[in-house]
Amino acid sequence: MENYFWYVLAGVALVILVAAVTIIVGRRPELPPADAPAELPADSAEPAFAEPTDAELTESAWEPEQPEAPESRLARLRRRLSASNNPFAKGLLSLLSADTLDAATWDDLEASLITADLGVGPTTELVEALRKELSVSGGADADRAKAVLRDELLRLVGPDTNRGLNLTGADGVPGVILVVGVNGTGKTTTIGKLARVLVAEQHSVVLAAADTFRAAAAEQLKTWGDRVGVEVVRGPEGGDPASVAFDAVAKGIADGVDVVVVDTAGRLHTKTGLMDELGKIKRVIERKAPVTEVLLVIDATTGQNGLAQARVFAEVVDVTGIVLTKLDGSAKGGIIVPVQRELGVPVKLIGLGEGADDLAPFQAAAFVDALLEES
Ligand SMILES: Nc1nc2c(ncn2[C@@H]2O[C@H](COP(=O)(O)OP(=O)(O)OP(=O)(O)O)[C@@H](O)[C@H]2O)c(=O)[nH]1
Repeated sequence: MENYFWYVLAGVALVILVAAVTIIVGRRPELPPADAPAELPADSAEPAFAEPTDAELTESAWEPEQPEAPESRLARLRRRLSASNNPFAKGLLSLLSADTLDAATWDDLEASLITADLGVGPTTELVEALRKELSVSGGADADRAKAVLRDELLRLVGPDTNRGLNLTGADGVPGVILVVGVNGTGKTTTIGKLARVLVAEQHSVVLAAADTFRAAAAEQLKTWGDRVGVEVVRGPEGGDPASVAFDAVAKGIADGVDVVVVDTAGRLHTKTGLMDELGKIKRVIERKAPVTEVLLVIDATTGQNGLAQARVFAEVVDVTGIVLTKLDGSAKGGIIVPVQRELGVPVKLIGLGEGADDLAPFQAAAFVDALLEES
């Protein structure tokens, strides 16, 4: 009986102990794990879970962006070109309208042209032509100097060259644009901008992310495509670029689109490696549709060095047009002349900024006029 009493007492004590421990533990504030994000203070105006915004609620009604209309885009880009290269052109004009055109003035003029990346050969030609035209009278008035400079620059740039993109595929298949060039020159950005231009001009487009070397490149292209509602065909990172290009062209044919634009990796490992890779991409695409345009992208700020690298690409694929990027703010517009001359291919498009609509068709007369515009 006595034992029974002690058992009951021990049982009651145990129950009280368990209850006490439960209450104490229950009251202790729970500590967040060490790596948890800091909680908002209790009086923060921001709720822990923000209410969905109107934009989020209407996400299902998402509409692709409307790219800038061609006319306003061109007018804006012409102003930008003029603003970035104007100091150079003004310098030339003030030299040419000096009272006397002496040897020192011609030297200064030559130095300015070389600085603007016109290249030695074209600079010599231009200076010779200007000397012939202007030095007869020993000096020139500003208007005459400007007219002569305009004519000579235009002659160097090539006023009558056909610079249109060949977008028309044979027998109802899409036109195929293959975009090549050293990495970092602006290939992916150019393709994104080009897709916008094509959409603005009512073309239907598919993009191929055949730069499988860098996962971010495919992601970047997808973002560009999504913005204007253009399909982007991708493959696994490190996968076969030719197979991505093939799938994209097959999709373009199946969907009946007008143009397929193919992004490629720009690694300059070895010339043979590059030749194999680009050659294979082109061959595989052409099982489905002819490549109608091969655009080589060159960064205008890299000068002669960029030109030397571009030459390797031109040797391994038949380039049909050049895109000169980063012409904004570089005052190196002169590079257009040696680029065309050395590669034997016209500049067809120019990049004038990082903005979505900062790509313009290259027009020789408009370009020279923008350089010489009064501002
Ligand atoms: N200022 C300026 N920047 C540009 C222009 N075009 C491209 N860029 C910038 O150049 C950088 C490189 O562009 P990408 O399009 O990634 O170059 P990429 O040739 O595709 O490079 P990889 O994918 O590495 O082969 C980006 O920061 C672009 O915003 C241009 O016309 N002007």
